[in-house]
Amino acid sequence: MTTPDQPVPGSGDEAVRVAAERANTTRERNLPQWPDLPIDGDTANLREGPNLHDALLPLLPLIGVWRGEGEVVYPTISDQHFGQQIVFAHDGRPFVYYESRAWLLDADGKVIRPAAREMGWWRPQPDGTIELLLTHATGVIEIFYGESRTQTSWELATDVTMRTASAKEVNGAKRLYGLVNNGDLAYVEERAMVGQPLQPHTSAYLRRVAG
Ligand code: HEM
Repeated sequence: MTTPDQPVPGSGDEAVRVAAERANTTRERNLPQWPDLPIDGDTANLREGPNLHDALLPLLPLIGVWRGEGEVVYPTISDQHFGQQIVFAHDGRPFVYYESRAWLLDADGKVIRPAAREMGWWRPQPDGTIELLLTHATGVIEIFYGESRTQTSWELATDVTMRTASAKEVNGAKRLYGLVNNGDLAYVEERAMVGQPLQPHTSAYLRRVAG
């Protein structure tokens, strides 16, 4: 028998309790700040810094720093695990600063080496379209268009992919992000590259570590 203050493990009550407990630690955390910067710095914590611009309400649940693990697959490579940190931050203006760093993990969860890095800008528009500009450290730049599918899921696909002379052949991508299990972040990305049609390349599950 359970009493109200002893939630059943795995139940909704338990998930809400775990989420609330995590919020206790993440609510105090933010990106490192420059106190002497003469303008508003980026904040990944809605409790600190400038107010979120109304145009960013469709992306509000994403603001924060997220960390977790995922899988990378493609027919031309061998499957691997990776760790990842994603930042969604803002400076009060109607765009979101976005940054992701990943690292490969061995079977024991130990870091093998740093992997993909990308950064960019999410620009929600009045008609509900989300414009996303991404720059990859591998010489690829992309423009995505997308939209919210629900209040907690977002789907985007590339309109333009360009690459430097030295970059690998990357032709396009599709991404689906969603909040799951009371506030964790999950995403899947499909990519068309190195002569292959659009198909899964990465997916990950991340927990909020700040904001
Ligand atoms: C979390 C993000 C990502 C991780 C962890 C990841 C990881 C990997 C790994 C481990 C490989 C095998 C080769 C190697 O060891 O470097 C690979 C290949 C590749 N990835 Fe990713 N990747 C990520 C995102 C991306 C993105 C965003 C792009 C495109 C902009 C991309 C494009 C490629 C390409 C073109 C290859 C080479 C495939 C081949 O030559 O057969 N990856 N990736």
